Amino acid sequence: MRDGGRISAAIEILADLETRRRPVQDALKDWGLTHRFAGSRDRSAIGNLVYDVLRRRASLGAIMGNDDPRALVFAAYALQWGKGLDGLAAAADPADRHAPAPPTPAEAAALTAATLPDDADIATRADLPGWLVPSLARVFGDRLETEGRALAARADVDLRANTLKADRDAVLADLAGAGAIAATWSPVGVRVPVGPGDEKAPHLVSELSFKRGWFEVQDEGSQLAALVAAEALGPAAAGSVVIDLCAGGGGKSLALAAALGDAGRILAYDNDKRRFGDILDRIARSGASGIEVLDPGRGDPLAPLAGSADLVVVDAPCTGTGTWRRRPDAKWRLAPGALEMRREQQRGVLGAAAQLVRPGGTICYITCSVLPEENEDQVAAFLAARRDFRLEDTAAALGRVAARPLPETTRVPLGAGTAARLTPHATGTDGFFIARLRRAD
Ligand SMILES: C[S@@+](CC[C@H](N)C(=O)[O-])C[C@H]1O[C@@H](n2cnc3c(N)ncnc32)[C@H](O)[C@@H]1O
Repeated sequence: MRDGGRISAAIEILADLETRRRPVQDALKDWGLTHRFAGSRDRSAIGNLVYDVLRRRASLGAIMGNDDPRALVFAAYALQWGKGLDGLAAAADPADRHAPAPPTPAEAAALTAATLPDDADIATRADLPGWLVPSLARVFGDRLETEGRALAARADVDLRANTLKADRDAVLADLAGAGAIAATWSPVGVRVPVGPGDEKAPHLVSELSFKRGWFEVQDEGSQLAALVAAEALGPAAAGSVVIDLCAGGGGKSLALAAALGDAGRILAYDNDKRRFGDILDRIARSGASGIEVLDPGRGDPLAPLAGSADLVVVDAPCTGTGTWRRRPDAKWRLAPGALEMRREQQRGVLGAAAQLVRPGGTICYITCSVLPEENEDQVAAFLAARRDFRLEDTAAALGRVAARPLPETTRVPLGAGTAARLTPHATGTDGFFIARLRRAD
């Protein structure tokens, strides 16, 4: 396919997303199934265009003075991809029957000016949902626009070297051809930068070293969160009992097992067993022997564990606002009701975690959200209700596990302790919030 056909496909997919209001992966997959002539490079270029539009839907629409899919895709191609009006006009070649109609004079004028209206509000400038601006301003203050823009950029591919099977240098050497570099903060992190425009993201899970368990795909922020959790156990980690209460596909369980040198007993639980996905295969590949998956369908597997865990990791269900770079459609689909539902679930899992942790043990509360309602507010409410817990200096713990000193903005003072916050702007990671809560002896 030539670029004209790819542009038309992106327009079609975005229109489909608008009318049927469904996840972008589903729309892209369906398009691929009904257009089998499109090769993998075409599908990936089309996917890039669709995702780039979704990341910056508000600002591109304001630049164009029009937010229909055609205007948005034209803006992404000409401006974000740097093709310019000339490149777009060449792609919209009337001789190519798959190409869109050439830019109209109004579209051409908007693309030439390429500026936001003077009165564009912060939600438009920073590509944020308007209803969340007050919450995000509470967290970011005068950095809101910069943080919003960073949340609207493309994200690199992050890997965690699985130190149970290989060290980071071995992974770096193995993936040198893909452009792998050492991550900035995570001592076990490897980053594979993604290119601009139509460049295809590397398909690293087809590497033999992946199948051998040398690495997992995991955002650097998620790696750091697991390291902060594991650090709570101190040098006496061997034989400790860790409950990964919201284990999902097991990303944190696997990282915890590696961080503990497979010396702890990790119990991976999720109240929805469909969320486990291929967790058993992942555990087998990782070489970890200390992870046990608890089936929520078999009675109450947590009941016998009450008051026994040295560490309970609560990788809480959340709105995922910190992952908007990777899931930009979620940014515009998120509604106040969903935030409220997540808050309710978070209160529930924190309460359950408090039942499981032993006196002197730790809860590590983690979200991949940057909203204070899911982070600071939840921790403050928990501490107000549970006087037997105190917030540790989580930011200092993050500093101890990180490979180099972190920006000051990662430190979130909260009462007598601190939480830690990672963001695409501050740390080049997904947005994460981490708070370590220690139960009194
Ligand atoms: C952020 S995801 C977990 C991601 C996973 N820890 C990882 O690193 O790959 C949150 C998970 O919490 C689970 N969950 C929601 N409410 C729960 C509850 N009350 N008890 C246990 N798990 C719950 C969801 O099913 C979901 O899989």
